[in-house]
Amino acid sequence: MIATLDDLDAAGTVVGLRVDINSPVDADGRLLDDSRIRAHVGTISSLLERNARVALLAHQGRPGGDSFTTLEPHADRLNELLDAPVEYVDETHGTSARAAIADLTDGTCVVLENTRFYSEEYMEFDSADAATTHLVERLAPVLDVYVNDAFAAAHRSQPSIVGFPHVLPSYAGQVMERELAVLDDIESTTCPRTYVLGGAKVSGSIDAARDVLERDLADTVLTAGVVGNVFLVADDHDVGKASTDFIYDQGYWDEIDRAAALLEEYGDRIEYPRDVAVERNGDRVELPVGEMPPADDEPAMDVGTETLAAYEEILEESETVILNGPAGVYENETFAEGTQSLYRAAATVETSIVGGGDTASAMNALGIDGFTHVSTGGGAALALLTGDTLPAVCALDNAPVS
Ligand SMILES: Nc1ncnc2c1ncn2[C@@H]1O[C@H](COP(=O)(O)OP(=O)(O)O)[C@@H](O)[C@H]1O
Ligand SMILES: O=C(OP(=O)(O)O)[C@H](O)COP(=O)(O)O
Repeated sequence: MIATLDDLDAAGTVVGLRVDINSPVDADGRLLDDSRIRAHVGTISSLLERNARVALLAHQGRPGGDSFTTLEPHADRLNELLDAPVEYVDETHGTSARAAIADLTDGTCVVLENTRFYSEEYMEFDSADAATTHLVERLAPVLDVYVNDAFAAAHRSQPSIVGFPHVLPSYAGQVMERELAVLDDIESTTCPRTYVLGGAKVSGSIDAARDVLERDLADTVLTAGVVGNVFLVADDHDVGKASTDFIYDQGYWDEIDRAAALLEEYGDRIEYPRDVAVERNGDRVELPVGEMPPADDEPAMDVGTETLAAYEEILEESETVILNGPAGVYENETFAEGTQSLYRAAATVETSIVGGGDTASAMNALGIDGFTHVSTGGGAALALLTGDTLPAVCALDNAPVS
């Protein structure tokens, strides 16, 4: 049984609070979307209003990636959103980070630097080994308790997720609690149940597709985005050199065979695009599957109108939809059409559960709302829906009680 904030006597307590505020940023590190930051305001405010002293731990991007950057803008945004002072320190567990934590007074908060600036944080450990990493060994002594609200990173066995619960009394935050309550109970939702798997996390989506088809959770799986392109290739359609190279470059070549195996077993319950929108001289040009391949320099950036009509018809008949990932490169207005139409159709379904960092950004950018539950996590939500036990949950479950 996981302890929650209701079980915590917060006043005067130094709380290490892990959040997931990993956000889209521009080339200068400026925030493009603050939904994940806003999602944690409830948990942070609840702790500060109860006079806790909060040290915020979070990651941003992946080492080597474009969005691998400082959390200073995130701290600035939190400072605007909260009714309490928020400090930022450019260290995660060094002398100045620990000093900043020691300087906290009741009802104040400090944002520590990106945990992934420190290499051990990007490795996977079991809880006991994670507790021996530098981050946990240096920070745990200056913390009284640990709270994990980072549902979106709950599928990672990284030190800031699984290490602290090994040594500190630990609690789930409000986001974590809410997400687990909704996503752990998919089986109680009404059928027909449709899963829409788009975006670019092909391996996770194929794992999820297999699981929900095997367990009869999904009546239909609709694929779009890069996932849809992989299913097209798996059924021997030539999506053109640009998209094929992209699949190869992302390391998803083996996923084609896995998608083909799924089509072999469950082809009658899986839909893949009937047409794609390619980029031709900066314009959107739709190509039905029968007219493929596109030219070598024409990537398939979105699903086409015929696909959308077919998918919308299936969604109209659905009682529940679970959706992860955009249908195309929604960041480019010309290719946002598929995502916009698909999300609009999903929002009209009786129970609609959507998840993912980019999914939430796309919803905000395209002005679509009305979903039953918007999860902060993409990979974490898929892992949970795939029947996995999330490492974060396991660690909280086994944490010492105060
Ligand atoms: N056809 C496509 N080609 C290339 N990238 C795509 C395509 N469709 C979607 N994407 C990209 O997928 C990314 C989002 O995928 P993902 O990270 O899986 O979503 P989420 O964060 O919601 O789980 C976006 O950056 C989007 O541009
Ligand atoms: O954005 C995240 O996941 P998501 O894209 O699956 O929603 C989380 O912050 C986890 O990040 P990671 O997938 O780099 O470990």
